[in-house]
Amino acid sequence: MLGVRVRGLSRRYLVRARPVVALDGVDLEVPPGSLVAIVGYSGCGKTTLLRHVAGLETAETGSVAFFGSDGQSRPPGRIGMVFQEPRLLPWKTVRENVGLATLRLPAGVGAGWTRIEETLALVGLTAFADARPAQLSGGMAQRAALARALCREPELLLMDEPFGALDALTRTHLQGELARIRLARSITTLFITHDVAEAVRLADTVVVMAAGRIMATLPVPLPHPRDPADPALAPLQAAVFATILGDARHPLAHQSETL
Ligand SMILES: Nc1ncnc2c1ncn2[C@@H]1O[C@H](COP(=O)(O)OP(=O)(O)OP(=O)(O)O)[C@@H](O)[C@H]1O
Repeated sequence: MLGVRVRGLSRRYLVRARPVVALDGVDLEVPPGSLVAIVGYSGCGKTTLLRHVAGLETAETGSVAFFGSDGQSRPPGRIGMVFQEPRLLPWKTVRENVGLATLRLPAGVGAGWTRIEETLALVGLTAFADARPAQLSGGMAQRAALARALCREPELLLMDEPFGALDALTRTHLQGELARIRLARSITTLFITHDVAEAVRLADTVVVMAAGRIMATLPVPLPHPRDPADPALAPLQAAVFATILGDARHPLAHQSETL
């Protein structure tokens, strides 16, 4: 399993010749096999952080490093990414989209195609393997996007508001699916969301960001998978909201480890 260690990460962008601070000395640890959720106001730097972890951007100051379960540093290996939009190729079938990044072999040849079928089954899309993206609902398309990421057998899953465009019921269902899949595969996951309830349901640790900085990290010490209606989640959600709103008087906010 892979872990991620971010140290002192800072990043500015020039917007109309004026510097915009996107990240300001971010320290973050994603332990191997865990899910860390990042919440925070729009524009606080969540996606910029994810892009640096993905290697899509180069750090201006600071570092992103990867380590194994033994704590020794190592290369990142395969990374799977899921975005808010499924980004499927409309002219390809669901099966072809899921296998796209994995395979160069003719259809049906080799063990890789078995993996595609297994991944389609894992996300419940076997019956739609020959469908085109236009024939899928939003939730099904997002499951296909998740399958495409999982099919690469990633050691690290980077998810940027993956359920943000879905209706509440579909979103709740897919949260359960993700929790089930992660329980089976223990894939280290960095998960960005605006939805505090989603973060608390899925995460081992919720990280609150504001203005390019990490304000707090709040552990969620409950077993997975979690029932979204579990009353034990409510005080943790309240603690995250309290931290976001900067209400240091909230009793549970004091349990957070402020960095
Ligand atoms: N390529 C870029 N060029 C210029 N400015 C950028 C670029 N990428 C991000 N920014 C700026 O950096 C800041 C952080 O952006 P980022 O997308 O990381 O925020 P976010 O927390 O993910 O927001 P949202 O929740 O709305 O997706 C914003 O002020 C944004 O305008």
